Amino acid sequence: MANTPLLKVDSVGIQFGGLKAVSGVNVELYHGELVGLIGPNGAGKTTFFNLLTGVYVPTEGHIFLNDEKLNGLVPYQITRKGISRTFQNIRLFGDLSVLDNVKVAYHSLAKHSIVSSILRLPSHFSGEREMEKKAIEFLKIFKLDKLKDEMAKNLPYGQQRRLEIARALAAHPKLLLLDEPAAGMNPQETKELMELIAFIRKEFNLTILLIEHDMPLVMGVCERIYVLDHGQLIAHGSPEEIRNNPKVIEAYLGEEVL
Ligand SMILES: Nc1ncnc2c1ncn2[C@@H]1O[C@H](COP(=O)(O)OP(=O)(O)OP(=O)(O)O)[C@@H](O)[C@H]1O
Repeated sequence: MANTPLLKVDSVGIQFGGLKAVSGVNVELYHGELVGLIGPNGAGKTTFFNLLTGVYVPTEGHIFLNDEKLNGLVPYQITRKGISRTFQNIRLFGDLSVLDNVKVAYHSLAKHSIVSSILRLPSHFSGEREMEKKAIEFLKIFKLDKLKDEMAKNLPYGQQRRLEIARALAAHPKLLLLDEPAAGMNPQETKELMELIAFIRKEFNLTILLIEHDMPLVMGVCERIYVLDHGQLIAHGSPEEIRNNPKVIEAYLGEEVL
């Protein structure tokens, strides 16, 4: 573990009217970690992802990626800095092909200019070819290459979830935020997804923050876990520490998830 965190979240919060959806949250993620973010419904997990990705601007605190402050940057700028995400409710371009969904992510990083694209200069075509090649390589990893011409909306649910991760990865993130990636999957699909997440973490040298309601899954794959409740961090530690933490047990009282 390196000494400088990849992501440093310093007393971050956001208020919507009278509601403090996230408040005074401190999180540090180090290169290569796979970390869980858990908490009961409405705890503020997705709002926290929205703060990290520039969807919301924090009303308190600071966010740093590799010591660079992210507050005030808009989502596409944050993607370029190295944070990609998936969504709790899958957000693909349903009427685009599987391949185009991944290529869209490459376009956000494309080096060839708008001028070269409008004028159809050679650099535009070589850029497009290169993008297509890379996009297909990604699809292979996710076993989606044979479906590259299929419309995204026609894929079964589990494959749509995998495609969303492939698209997030295509933006070359340093930090990947996964919002309930296994939601709606059957146990076999979930197992395969977790193996895939472990694989891409190594292969692409990623740091991953994972929101997940499936406790055995989070406890099984994450090295460390942060717990949010009513917008505040109530605990963080190893899966074992979290499982036995009285505050966490109380927050989940009656849910029999731990
Ligand atoms: N744009 C917004 N305006 C007002 N309130 C909001 C907004 N976004 C989120 N909230 C509120 O913030 C709180 C936290 O919601 P959030 O979706 O982050 O929780 P969560 O932990 O992701 O929940 P779940 O596990 O159910 O997805 C909720 O009370 C929610 O209604």
